[in-house]
Amino acid sequence: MRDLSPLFATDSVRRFEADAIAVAADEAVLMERAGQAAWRRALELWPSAARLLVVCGAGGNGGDGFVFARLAHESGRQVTVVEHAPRGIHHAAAAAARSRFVDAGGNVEPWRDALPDADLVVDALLGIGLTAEPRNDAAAAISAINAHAAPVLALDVPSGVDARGVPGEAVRAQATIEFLLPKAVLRTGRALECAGRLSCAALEVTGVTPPAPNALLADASGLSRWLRPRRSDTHKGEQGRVACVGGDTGSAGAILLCAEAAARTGAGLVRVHTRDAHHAALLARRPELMATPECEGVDVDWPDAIAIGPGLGQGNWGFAHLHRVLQADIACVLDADAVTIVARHGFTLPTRSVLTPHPGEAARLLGTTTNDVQRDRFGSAAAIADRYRAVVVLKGAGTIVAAAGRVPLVLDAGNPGMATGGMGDVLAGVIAALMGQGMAPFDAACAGALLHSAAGDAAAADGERGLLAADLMPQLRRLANPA
Ligand SMILES: NC(=O)C1=CN([C@@H]2O[C@H](COP(=O)(O)OP(=O)(O)OC[C@H]3O[C@@H](n4cnc5c(N)ncnc54)[C@H](OP(=O)(O)O)[C@@H]3O)[C@@H](O)[C@H]2O)[C@@H](O)CC1
Ligand SMILES: Nc1ncnc2c1ncn2[C@@H]1O[C@H](COP(=O)(O)OP(=O)(O)O)[C@@H](O)[C@H]1O
Ligand SMILES: [K+]
Repeated sequence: MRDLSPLFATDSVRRFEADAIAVAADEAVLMERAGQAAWRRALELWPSAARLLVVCGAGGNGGDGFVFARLAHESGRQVTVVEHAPRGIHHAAAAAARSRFVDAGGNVEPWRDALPDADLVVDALLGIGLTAEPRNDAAAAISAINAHAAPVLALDVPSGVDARGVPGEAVRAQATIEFLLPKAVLRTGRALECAGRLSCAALEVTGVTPPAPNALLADASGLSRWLRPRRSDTHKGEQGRVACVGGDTGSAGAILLCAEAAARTGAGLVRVHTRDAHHAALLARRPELMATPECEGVDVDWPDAIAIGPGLGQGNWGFAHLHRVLQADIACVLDADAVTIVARHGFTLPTRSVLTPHPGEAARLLGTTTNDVQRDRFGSAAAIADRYRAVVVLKGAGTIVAAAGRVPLVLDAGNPGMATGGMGDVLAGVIAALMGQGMAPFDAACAGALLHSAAGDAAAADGERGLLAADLMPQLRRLANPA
């Protein structure tokens, strides 16, 4: 069983950096090592790049760029540094690194609205010192890097990413080499897209205790941490009775996908509460499911866990079902329309609740905009967990699972092929099935979100475009039984 990898917030990296400077090595030494590690990475990824363009800012990040430029120059490459430092360089180690590059015969040109030709662009404009949206001139330099035909290697972070995410213009790199510690912010949302292939250079810092992680990164290899083989003497009553509630007129598919996913994730029995008119189609596709006549309503005493929301609608029918479910003290997953109704009416949730909002639904839960949610995905997930006292799965690239008092999990799994109708319905069924099998809400949310994304990746082996939610079913079954 591989462990989950620790990730860090930018201020933790800063503190670690300060400790490293105090105990292990001075700033210039760390900068030299950062430049060396970046140069090695460039050689690894683009060994034949002969003309290198390094865009350096005025701070420590620019200093790393000057070290890189010197090493590339000394190796015989054609190197141009474009310097973007409207107020001059007032970082001592960076100024020293610049001088060494110039003394070695290096060429520095000031930023003038355009960038010269090159085979590789190195982005050393802004690092973790960015505290607000890049100013006009810096934003123009970022745009010029993005418009350049050559691939981009970003140093530490793609310029324009700050401690919470991407406030404005940001470099879109093919690869990013981080320094000292891997950063949580680069594993989710738009920053993930900007970073490209990530690697981290620890800069040989020893004897300094790393901070406590701010998040944990999970990939498909982590599934066996949660999913164990079934006991040989088990029976269906022990594997969870799961009720799936939703599928108002016109949305039968949503609750079918949810219910089938629960069954494929090992729920012992799955009962569907949907419109009577949907029963025939539902049972024709999956005879293992049970369908309750509408007139009976939801029997909240029967299930071990409920998934409510897929196709539920926001009319009287959906509202009444949700209202009934929220009266009971039952483990439940609230998805889609259930999330929106909760946001609108401010309902108190049962103690064992998992909310699975996509960024738009998360914005409703917080009374803010989707942009604001995406601007700070970790902060938004934590705020929802806090406000609704629930486990939260904030969906989208770099899905985050958060709960009060827990280190959040971020997924290194999932793909853009999953941006298609019905994928979220599957997720709700998966998590409910795991809660039905006895997992605590946070564990079920972590394992379920990971299982779902890993199944999406396996199903996307034939291509991301055209991937359907139902394609996940056989993969869910396979991955729910790790060796
Ligand atoms: N210390 C160490 O041990 C090590 C540090 N390392 C490296 O140092 C990096 C951190 O260096 P840092 O702290 O100097 O910050 P950094 O990211 O270069 O940015 C500062 C510059 O940004 C500018 N700027 C800020 N806001 C802006 C805005 N809104 N819009 C536009 N510009 C803005 C600001 O400009 P100014 O306001 O000064 O004109 C200033 O010049 C770190 O990421 C890593 O790469 C490695 O060498 C490993 C060892
Ligand atoms: N670009 C992406 N990268 C990774 N996962 C994605 C991406 N786009 C969507 N997904 C995943 O697919 C699912 C989509 O859920 P949702 O938006 O609720 O769909 P629906 O409402 O159609 O069922 C979520 O689990 C989400 O994390
Ligand atoms: K950078």
